[in-house]
Amino acid sequence: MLIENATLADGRVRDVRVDGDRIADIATDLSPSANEAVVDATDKLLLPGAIDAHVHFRQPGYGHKETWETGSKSAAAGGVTTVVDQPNTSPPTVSGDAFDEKADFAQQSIIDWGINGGVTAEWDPDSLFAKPLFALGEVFLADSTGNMGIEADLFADAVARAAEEDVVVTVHAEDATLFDESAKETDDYDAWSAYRAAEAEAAAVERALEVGGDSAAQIHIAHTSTPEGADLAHDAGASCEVTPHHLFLSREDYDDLGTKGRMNPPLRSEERRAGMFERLVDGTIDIVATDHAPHTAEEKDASIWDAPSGVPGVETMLPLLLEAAREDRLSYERVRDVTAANVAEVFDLPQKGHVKAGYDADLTLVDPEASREIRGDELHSNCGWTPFEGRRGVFPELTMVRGDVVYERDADGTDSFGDADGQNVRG
Ligand SMILES: NC(=O)N[C@@H](CC(=O)O)C(=O)O
Ligand SMILES: [Zn+2]
Ligand SMILES: [Zn+2]
Repeated sequence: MLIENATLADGRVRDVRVDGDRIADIATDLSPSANEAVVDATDKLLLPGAIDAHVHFRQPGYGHKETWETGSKSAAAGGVTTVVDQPNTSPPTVSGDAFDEKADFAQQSIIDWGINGGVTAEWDPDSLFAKPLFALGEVFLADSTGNMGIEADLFADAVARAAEEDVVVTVHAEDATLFDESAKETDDYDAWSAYRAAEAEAAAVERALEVGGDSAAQIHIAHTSTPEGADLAHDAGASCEVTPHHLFLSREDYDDLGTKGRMNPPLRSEERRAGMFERLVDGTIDIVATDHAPHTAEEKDASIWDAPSGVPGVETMLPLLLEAAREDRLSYERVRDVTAANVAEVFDLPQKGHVKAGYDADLTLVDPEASREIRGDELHSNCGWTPFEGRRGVFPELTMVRGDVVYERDADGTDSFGDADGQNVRG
């Protein structure tokens, strides 16, 4: 296939030839050979497919919230070509057998994938590390969905073992001893943010970095929600994520969101949100990952203390960032780096994350001016809603994984999807 006249993130206009799984050639003057399919990409932006290092696709156990089929379609329609699934499924992914059970479900994925191993008191590290794991994590320092919070000693043992195995450890960093119990006196939505206080994140990030330093493990802090947490990670030489919801939503949005704004770590003040966006732009924060954590609207329809934590996001990450780039709030190169190149570097994916000859042809094509309103009922997740309802996004029109078109939106807005040919990126 020849993609003609594509604009790359740095503004260069190039022809891109895809041959089999790989990008074969990038130049200014390629002409189609006989029978070669041609995509006219004039005035379109060609980006490396996004690598979302943090999703919860819910199978095994909770297919009513999301399945690998619906989750991967939602990802593809949002320009995401690789996802990494987290361990709080049923059974939790804490043994070799549980890994295999999840990998069977992942055969339904239309995009590439990785599976993280989790840590609980019942985990079986020997059988788990024998599998082609993506990383260890998210390791829960406090309870979240699935109640997989662990004790300090077990965390230290798990980090030491991961260092021996040369596997990255991703950490859900909140310290439950610093949660503000007095916040429980009201049923206001905002009480969730008051309860899971910002200080609880910084304290847990510090502990994770200390434990990581002791055993020379590679620590990656998942979903940092505070400038304090991100700065601690960055200054210690660790990598960290931010989610789209911590970049684009704050405590001021609870009035609109209700319990749909409940997640862990919680939404923060408008000032902290702006601080996270600044750190995304200036390079303090390495990557954006969605923490795509779907629950049904019915499940979310409860009091702030009873509703499950988590919001979907895999389909809207790149569209929201591209909208911010369209408004000149960050550069297209930065969008490319935080969604693809940096993720490939942090997690050692040498074939992915770049529009360059020799790399996997994981690509997404967008009209950078085609901004539209985000509507939950037009998205492809099983959960059917989005916390970004009514905001604007720039959605892809074509997504490709290793040279196969997995998503295409035609001129009248009809979506089509590819087959379930996704592969484990750890082989
Ligand atoms: N973020 C959330 O609020 N929920 C996640 C779990 C997690 O990432 O902590 C979920 O799986 O529902
Ligand atoms: Zn988490
Ligand atoms: Zn998560």
